[in-house]
Amino acid sequence: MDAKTARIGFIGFGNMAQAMAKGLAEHANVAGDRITACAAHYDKLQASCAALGATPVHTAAEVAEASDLIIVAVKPHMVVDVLAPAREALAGKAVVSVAAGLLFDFYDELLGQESHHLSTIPNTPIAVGCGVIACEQKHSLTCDEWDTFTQLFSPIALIEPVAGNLLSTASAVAGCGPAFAAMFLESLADGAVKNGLPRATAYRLAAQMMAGTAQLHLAEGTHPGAMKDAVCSPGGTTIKGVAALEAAGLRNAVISAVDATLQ
Ligand SMILES: NC(=O)C1=CN([C@@H]2O[C@H](COP(=O)(O)OP(=O)(O)OC[C@H]3O[C@@H](n4cnc5c(N)ncnc54)[C@H](O)[C@@H]3O)[C@@H](O)[C@H]2O)C=CC1
Ligand SMILES: O=C(O)[C@@H]1CCC=N1
Repeated sequence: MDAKTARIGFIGFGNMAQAMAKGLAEHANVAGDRITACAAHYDKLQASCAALGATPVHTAAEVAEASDLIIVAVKPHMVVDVLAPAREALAGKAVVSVAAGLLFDFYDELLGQESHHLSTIPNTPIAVGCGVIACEQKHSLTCDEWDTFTQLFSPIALIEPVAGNLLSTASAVAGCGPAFAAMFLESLADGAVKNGLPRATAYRLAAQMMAGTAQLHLAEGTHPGAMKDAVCSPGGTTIKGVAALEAAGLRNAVISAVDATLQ
């Protein structure tokens, strides 16, 4: 399978699948006509496919037949029922799951030990080419399929293999994280609006600040504590804000959020 020509299918075309398809089409040079998808509501699917030049079909089996690499992107509790009628069509194809909590052994049992599958957790920023895909280390893709998968997705996501027992924890950070980060972004803007800044300006400043802070860490590998210290002038304004966040229990709230996702 060649990454330049591989046909990509999505079984389920909701938030996560569309973010991946958009990232591929707009940031990884994957022509829309290489993408096929099915979903529960065909009218809605037609509209979302049209936006990317992708092809809508009615069933999971049709997606499998039209594709070389198939992304399973329905809710975890639906995977068994949705894939059962497509089992034959999926045989010998590369199946990549994004369903939370469904690991290697689950797919080996569902699709058979001869099947080629990989369990992952992506995140929504992949839509703009800044995503993460955490992957279970254990998989049954062929070397060629794995190479194609990484060539397709590494332009738009950090691909991070982790042990199966840590995929849920990686998911808490990378998969759920965009929701937590968006709450921080919104809260920071609320604070600014409370003090008179227009809402749109507040979001623009907060978003660029968060992107820049993350870039600084990724580029220089500086410890987050040192990055915080570099902003806190003695007796200055930032340390007063830091103290307020600590008093409100920010660190414990975030640790508890990670714990909560794993319950
Ligand atoms: N939303 C996110 O940020 C992330 C989601 N995931 C995983 O992605 C998967 C999808 O989640 P979302 O996109 O958020 O959900 P969603 O509700 O937006 O999308 C689910 C899709 O499945 C389709 N569907 C439902 N029944 C179907 C059927 N019988 N046949 C074919 N398609 C059917 C729906 O029409 C919809 O397109 C889940 O397994 C979730 O764990 C993983 C990482 C992050
Ligand atoms: O909320 C969820 O279950 C999925 C998994 C990671 C992000 N969204």
